[in-house]
Amino acid sequence: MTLTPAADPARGVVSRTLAEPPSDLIELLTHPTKTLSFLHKGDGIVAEGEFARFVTTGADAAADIQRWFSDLTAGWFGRPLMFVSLGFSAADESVAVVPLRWWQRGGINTTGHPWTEHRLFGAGQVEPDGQHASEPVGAPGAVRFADDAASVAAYRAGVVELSRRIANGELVKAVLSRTAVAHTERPIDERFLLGRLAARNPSSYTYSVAGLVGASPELLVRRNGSEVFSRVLAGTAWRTGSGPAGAAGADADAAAVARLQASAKEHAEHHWAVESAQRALQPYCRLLTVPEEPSALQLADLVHLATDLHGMLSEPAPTALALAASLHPTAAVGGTPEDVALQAIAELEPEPRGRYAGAVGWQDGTGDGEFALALRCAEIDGNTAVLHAGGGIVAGSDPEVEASEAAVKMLAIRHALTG
Ligand SMILES: C=C(O[C@H]1C=CC=C(C(=O)O)[C@@H]1O)C(=O)O
Repeated sequence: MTLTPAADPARGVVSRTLAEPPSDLIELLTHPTKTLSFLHKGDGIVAEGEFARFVTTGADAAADIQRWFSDLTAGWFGRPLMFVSLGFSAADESVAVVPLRWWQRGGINTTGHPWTEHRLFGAGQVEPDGQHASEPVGAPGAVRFADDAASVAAYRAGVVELSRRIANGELVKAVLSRTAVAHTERPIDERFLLGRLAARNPSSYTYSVAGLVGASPELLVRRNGSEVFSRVLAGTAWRTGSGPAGAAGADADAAAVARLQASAKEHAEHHWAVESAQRALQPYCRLLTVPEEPSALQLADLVHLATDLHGMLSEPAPTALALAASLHPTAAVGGTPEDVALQAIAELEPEPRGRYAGAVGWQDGTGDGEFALALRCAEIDGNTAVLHAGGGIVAGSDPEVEASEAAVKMLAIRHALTG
């Protein structure tokens, strides 16, 4: 006798255009933690409620996540979505979350509607409208940073050792990073950080997935149908002296751009990152354009050399997640040669990176999506935030300057925490 299982209730995504859109996507988030977001200049996606979560490790983490998502959403109507945060190395955990409800403004796949709301239908957990009262956004209160001296000293020593290996001809570049730990008076409300990060870093991608919150200037990949885009950043300068605002600040910014554009060392650092991204994307593209010279991307605290890669994907087009996994790790977070650099990073950094410097973003059921490099971020857990930042080490890197560069890169998330 054949037993026929009870039919699975219809499941999928119900979408509608918002008649009265809020002014800010972050305002839609009702809970201080477990937020999901990916925002750029006010556009993007925020989500909450977890329908399903998948945590995995290993070299095939992205492929495992893709399989999990495809199996989970097989037969669904509408366009399901997942947020993903990939671990930096195969040993680091990767996380994917399918949300219960999400809101999108602008960006890809909005089919002309500026504001849309999406909900899972048939998930059995969706509360009717108005049932999820919003908790007010709270500030973390006083913030105490753990003594950084040992971490900074270890970082400088790491730069010295990498420089020795570079001089020895073992590698040409590796990106070394360090952490700083902050303790807050009250549990950290991710929405507080998101609001402050988005306001101060408009050119960056403000993101949160499974407690990793940050504002990254580097879009590892965007896939929109057959179009692919990747912004490679590497090479950094920052204004010297004080006064970010006013004419003095503008002059100091212009001087930093001039120093950056004139630096052979920063250009070498940038070159290796572009080369690795181009090498990763080329096999999937029938057309790939790479500008010959980088431009300067000015951020709140610093300026980067930037190269934008535009391509047309060959058929069948890989998913955004598959492209992110192929690109990772570019030499903006790993190094050249890649295997030697990754080995050096594992030896010289005191802790595994976790999801810092991995890919973080979202993908929908069509395979379209956006992934940033998880930079300028902190892992949030209750009253604790672990901040990460690093920089590319090449021939001519100075340990003092590199330590300052990592500190400047931490300012974005430090500022969001401390105000
Ligand atoms: C590794 C980081 O930044 C990367 C991205 C842009 C510029 C970089 C640099 O100039 O070193 C780094 O490659 C970080 O922010 O932790």
